Parts: sequence; structure tokens; C-alpha cells
Amino acid sequence: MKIAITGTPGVGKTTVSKILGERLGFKVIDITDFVKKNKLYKEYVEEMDSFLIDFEKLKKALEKEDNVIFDGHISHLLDVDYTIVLRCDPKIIEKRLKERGYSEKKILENVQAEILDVCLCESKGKVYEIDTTNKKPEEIVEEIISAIKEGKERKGVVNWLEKYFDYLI
Ligand SMILES: Nc1ncnc2c1ncn2[C@@H]1O[C@H](COP(=O)(O)OP(=O)(O)OP(=O)(O)O)[C@@H](O)[C@H]1O
Repeated sequence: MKIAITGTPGVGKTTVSKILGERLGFKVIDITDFVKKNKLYKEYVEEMDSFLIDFEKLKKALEKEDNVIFDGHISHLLDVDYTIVLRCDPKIIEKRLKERGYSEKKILENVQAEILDVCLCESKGKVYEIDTTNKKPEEIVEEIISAIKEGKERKGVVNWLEKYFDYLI
């Protein structure tokens, strides 16, 4: 089984993926690290401080993986059996990315992406969305395991637009 753990940067993907991998005995692949290490990108985009990923090369490089968790904010674009979309209050994401030393511009871009449900809208196939706000990582992992066991699908659990509209203007 291939599971994507996706969501806005700072939402808690890596934290959750590590615990989930231990619980399921699955390998965890950090997609950003994997792309950099294997040079699966077309170019580095300076102003965005990010890589333009070569998706065909990336998918080919991952196609033989099984019993694996793809941890990354674009993992929902890969060929997976289940996509778990983590959500979190944009204020918390903003605080976490500030603590990480991101630029104001990059923080705003990511907070806006969370408000606009970007990862959720791009996710296809079996999707289960979780609002992780004020939940412990272990709690989130339990919810993921039971959702996958029961083949549950869920979208539309949060709506940040009304509360945080000011971040978009
Ligand atoms: N459920 C949680 N409760 C409290 N803090 C959390 C939780 N999940 C993650 N964190 C904290 O939030 C920060 C970001 O977590 P993490 O690195 O897992 O996010 P991420 O989505 O993988 O980010 P990125 O995509 O940028 O790698 C870390 O400091 C982590 O300790």
C-alpha cells in the first residue's frame, strides 16, 4: 500500500509520517529530500526558494515502492492508494513557519495555500482529511490508522476562508 501524507508546509506531515511509519512498519520517504538527493528536478527557482520537480522522473523512481508513506506537500500528486490531507489552523502554521525562519513572503504564501484548501483540491482518489489543530501527533496517527482500516473517505472538514479572509487581500 502507498500512502501520501500531504498538507501545507508546517502542518505536521513529517511528525505524523514518522509515527505512522513506525506503527505500520512502513518505510517513510520525505519527497523533498528524495527529489534533491536524486536530482529529480528540472531547475531551482531562486525567487520561490524551491525546486521545479520533474514529476515523470519522480513517479518512475517511486513506482516500485510498496508499503510506503510519501511525506511531502506534493505527495498527493503521486500514484498512491490513499491520500491523507492534514489541515491546521493557519495561525498555528504561521507561528511554526516563523519559528523555522521562513521569509514573510514564503510564510504568507503557505498560509494562503492553507486557507484556500490547495492540497485538498488537488488530491484525487481515496482522500481522508483531518483537522490536526490542537491534536497530539499520536491522536492524529490513530485516526489515520482507523480511517484506512475502514476505507473511510472525508473532505470538507475545515473552512478557514471566513475567519482568515484578511490574509488573502
Ligand atoms: N500535532 C502537533 N502538535 C504540536 N506540534 C506539532 C504537531 N505536529 C507537528 N508539530 C510541530 O510543528 C512543526 C512542523 O512539523 P513538521 O515538520 O512535521 O511539519 P511538515 O508539514 O512536515 O513541514 P514541512 O512540509 O515544511 O516539512 C514542528 O516543530 C513540529 O514539532
